Amino acid sequence: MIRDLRIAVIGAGIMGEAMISGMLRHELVPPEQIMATELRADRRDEIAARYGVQVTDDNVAAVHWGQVAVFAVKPQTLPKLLPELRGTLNDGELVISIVAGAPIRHFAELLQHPQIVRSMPNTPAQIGEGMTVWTAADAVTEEQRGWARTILESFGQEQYVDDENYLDMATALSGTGPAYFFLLMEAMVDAGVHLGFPRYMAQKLVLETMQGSVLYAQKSGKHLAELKNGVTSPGGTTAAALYELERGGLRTVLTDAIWAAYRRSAELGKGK
Ligand SMILES: NC(=O)C1=CN([C@@H]2O[C@H](COP(=O)(O)OP(=O)(O)OC[C@H]3O[C@@H](n4cnc5c(N)ncnc54)[C@H](OP(=O)(O)O)[C@@H]3O)[C@@H](O)[C@H]2O)C=CC1
Ligand SMILES: O=C(O)[C@@H]1CCC=N1
Repeated sequence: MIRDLRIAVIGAGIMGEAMISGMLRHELVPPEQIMATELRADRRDEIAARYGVQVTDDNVAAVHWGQVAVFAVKPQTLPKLLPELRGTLNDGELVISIVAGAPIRHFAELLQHPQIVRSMPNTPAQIGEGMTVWTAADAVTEEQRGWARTILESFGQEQYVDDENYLDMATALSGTGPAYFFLLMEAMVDAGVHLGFPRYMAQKLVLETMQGSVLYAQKSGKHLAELKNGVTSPGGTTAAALYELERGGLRTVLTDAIWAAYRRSAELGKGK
């Protein structure tokens, strides 16, 4: 029955496009049942040409047309956008937000509409490998929860949580998380070049090592400390490297960074 849904995507930037792409790849709905909104004409043309979906710069018309309205604009856009949309949602329309920090009550109050799903995906969604954490307001029906799950899993894995507090945490850990890994990999590639590898070779070694380590952790099911110990020979190279990482405070720096992202998510929710 999701094949009959009309889905409005408000803001077709990086994440809006990832969601459109995932929904179409899984043939959840035909392209004409998606309407993407964008203020820039060149971006609208790009999205229409790439996916065959409807495009408009009229958010009111799109939200009124849709049975699901996905909000994929920046947090700073909401204070102006949501009051403009007040009263335009249909009865029974489901709102799905991916906006960092924005609480459910913020949408419910400004839109005067109760059926809100708040979610936090991440950029690997662009290749269908995202990780999305989501929760739903009490007013969201079982059928609507089914729609939300189907949409969110079209671009990766989804995890439902029954407490909205997890959303700011997920924003800091998995929503922002790809940036931590990209920075780490970039630093390792640079270190490889510093050692004397050609960059392409250093990049291959680092990316394959990252991928192999993730798959090994998933498939073995072993504790991460046990996997680390398995690399660490007595008096060997890994012990020497781990000593320097601990001395440099890697764990503390990472933890501080994740707390900073968490605090920033909460601040965004307060309009700061
Ligand atoms: N990037 C990420 O890793 C993640 C982002 N998010 C959340 O997703 C949301 C979108 O992020 P992201 O895709 O990265 O950002 P983008 O800037 O790529 O996307 C936002 C899009 O919305 C457009 N836009 C701006 N104002 C309006 C408006 N009034 N009506 C319609 N469209 C508008 C922008 O156009 P223009 O460029 O012309 O301004 C842009 O194309 C944010 O709230 C972010 O917190 C969630 C998870 C991960
Ligand atoms: O940096 C941000 O605010 C967004 C939210 C999660 C990832 N990127």
